[in-house]
Amino acid sequence: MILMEDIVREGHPALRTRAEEVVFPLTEEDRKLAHDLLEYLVNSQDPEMAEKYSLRGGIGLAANQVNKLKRMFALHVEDAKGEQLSFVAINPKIVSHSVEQTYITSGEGCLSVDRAVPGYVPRHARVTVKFMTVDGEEKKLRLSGLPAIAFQHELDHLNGVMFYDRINEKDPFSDIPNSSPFE
Ligand SMILES: O=CN(O)CCNC(=O)c1cccc(Cl)c1Cl
Ligand code: NI
Repeated sequence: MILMEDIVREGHPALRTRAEEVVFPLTEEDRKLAHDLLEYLVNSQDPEMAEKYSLRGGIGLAANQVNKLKRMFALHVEDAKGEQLSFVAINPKIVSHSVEQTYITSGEGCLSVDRAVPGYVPRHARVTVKFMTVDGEEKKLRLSGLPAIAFQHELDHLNGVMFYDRINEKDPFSDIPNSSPFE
């Protein structure tokens, strides 16, 4: 299982490196990585497991964060309707997105960042995404709300982008044009 000690922190080059496309069929190692990424999120959201193993909570986790430069990440997050989204996205792409933007009013956090970085992180409010599943099936999903935001946070990791790269340096809480906040 992935523990906090396996998660690389700011300054580690993997966080600033573009991950490589995953080749199908997956190797056993790729399959284990996909499983372990999702398992971490489930564990981190279980109060007993989180306390037992000192896990910081997460709704997403990208391979770069465990020093694997492969284009895959896991999401384990509830949507606005209380539906549990739980999947591993391989070779993910945003195929289209809304003009409208959104941002989490309390800002974003990252397991690879051991400090609070305040400010609004502008994200597309709605995204249409495509990715491969571990079984080699192509999925196409339309996301909004926290799932949309988390998908973009994770896809950024695969491209070596950190959430704070997107915060307005001059005024971290400046108004985001054409946006509606995510409370
Ligand atoms: O890359 C993933 N992490 O760093 C895991 C910890 N952060 C979160 O779960 C998190 C927290 C707030 C907003 C977003 Cl969008 C995310 Cl993703
Ligand atoms: Ni992160």
